[in-house]
Amino acid sequence: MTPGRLRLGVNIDHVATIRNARGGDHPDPVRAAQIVAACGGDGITAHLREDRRHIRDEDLARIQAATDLPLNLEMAATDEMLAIALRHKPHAACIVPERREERTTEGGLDAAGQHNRLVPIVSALADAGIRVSLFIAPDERQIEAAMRLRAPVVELHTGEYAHAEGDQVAVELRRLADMSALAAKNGIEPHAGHGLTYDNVQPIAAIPQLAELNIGHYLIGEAIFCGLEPAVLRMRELMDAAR
Ligand SMILES: CC(=O)[C@@H](O)[C@H](O)COP(=O)(O)O
Ligand SMILES: NCC(=O)COP(=O)(O)O
Repeated sequence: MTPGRLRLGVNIDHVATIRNARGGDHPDPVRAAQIVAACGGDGITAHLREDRRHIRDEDLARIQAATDLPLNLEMAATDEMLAIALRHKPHAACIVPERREERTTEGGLDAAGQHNRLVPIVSALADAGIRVSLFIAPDERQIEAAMRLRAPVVELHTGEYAHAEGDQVAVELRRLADMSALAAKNGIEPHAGHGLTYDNVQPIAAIPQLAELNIGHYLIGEAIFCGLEPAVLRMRELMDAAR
């Protein structure tokens, strides 16, 4: 299989984290979205958390108005988030697990265990023309659950890979490669993200079935030192070189 161009979605949540630290409106995640659009990013990802610790409701419409890039809204499977997604109609909605007290999204969505809860949410999003993605661990049971839910996209959680050490890195990479292949074989477009950096992105970018990576925290951190545009361009360069 000849891999196509891998899309880069930039998660701008942590621009909002810095903004919110002082309660004002600087730095504005909208400005980050515009820079990503200007330097060839393929999409914007934003996670509207239940506790609004970074992205806030009003940011969504502002991001959508400010760029033509597709917005991938990360959301928990709640009635509140569903109503917000239906109001804003982002290009894509990625359903993520969420626990209020967690520091970050610690694992994948239990699409298998929450099938009944997810059915009406996935179908309401799909009926509204929103591309549904499920943020799942690279696990066969979860891919099968995504198939039963008729999700067109899964985003494989790369956190375990990003945190692995020694021999475990290859084990996690194999799992991501196998589950990307399984998803693609069953007509689901595989994406990946979480914890990706300049140092660990290339083996992931080399997985031929992957269509998109979503990367945020590291890029925003690097942007502090070199600027957002150079950070995005460097990531793009590494991804292209790996294909
Ligand atoms: C789902 C995911 O991986 C991202 O949305 C990430 O979670 C954003 O950062 P926080 O986890 O810090 O909210
Ligand atoms: N879904 C993963 C994402 O959007 C970015 O995760 P991270 O790079 O901020 O860890």
